[in-house]
Amino acid sequence: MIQTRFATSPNEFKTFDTKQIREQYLIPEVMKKGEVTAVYSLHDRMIAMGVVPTNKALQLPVFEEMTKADFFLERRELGILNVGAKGSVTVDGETFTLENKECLYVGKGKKKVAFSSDSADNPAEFYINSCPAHKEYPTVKATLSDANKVELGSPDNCNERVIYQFIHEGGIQSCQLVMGFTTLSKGSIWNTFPPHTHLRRMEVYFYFELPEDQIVMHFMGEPQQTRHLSISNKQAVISPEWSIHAGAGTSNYSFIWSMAGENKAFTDMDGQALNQLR
Ligand SMILES: O=C[C@H](O)[C@@H](O)CC(=O)C(=O)O
Ligand SMILES: [Zn+2]
Repeated sequence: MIQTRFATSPNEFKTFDTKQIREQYLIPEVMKKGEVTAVYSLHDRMIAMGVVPTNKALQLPVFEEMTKADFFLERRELGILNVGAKGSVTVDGETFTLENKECLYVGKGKKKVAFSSDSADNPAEFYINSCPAHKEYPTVKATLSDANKVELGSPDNCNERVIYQFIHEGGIQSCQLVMGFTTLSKGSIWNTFPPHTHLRRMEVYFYFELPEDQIVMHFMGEPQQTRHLSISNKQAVISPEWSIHAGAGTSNYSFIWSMAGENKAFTDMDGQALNQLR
């Protein structure tokens, strides 16, 4: 099953109450044991998925009603980040082992993708983003040491963090997809602050490594029309092209970010001055 979320405009966003904001943008349950979950956003046709294999392998579905394709990757590409225990992904017969926080890019044209966990009791949790693709790029695995590390923020501003870029202009090649994760230092709680928009790309955040009893207040909307959502561990949030996407947690945490759209330029962001936010 795949759930479709239509694209939204800033004008309707202004009128949404809390429930409508959550229904439109929050993906409350990404990781379900023994299942594949999927949300298809009409913002740049990004799909966000969770795959948690237990005692048997799970296949990448086709979602025929949305993609009208014979196989998922017929006109798509995807990036996988494992946020659980050790598991593996088999792509047309070739098996890649993924430890926690390791990444796999699978390009257009691959027909069979299967996921499995080493231990059913302590399963792998594969977080996946997929967007349309028109050219085949090689399947590439990346470990943490392969990632491009960008250190940002400071303890004084409670936003000291490290960005790990996996699929990006200078790393694993893709058509549209840009993907990696960010980890906040202990005592730092603000991500992506000062915030930005990028009308050229939509973005999805998947929060993880957040203690179960803690939350992130995630901010979205046009910079002068912001709203917030309360987000728990292993929940994702869709950010339209016109929206800021930033959060403040009641503890430190990590989040996977993933983008698709007009370009893949990570630094192509329109930064917003803090004192201009409303
Ligand atoms: O467009 C880039 C994305 O919003 C994130 O990569 C930003 C981020 O991880 C951070 O500042 O902490
Ligand atoms: Zn961004």
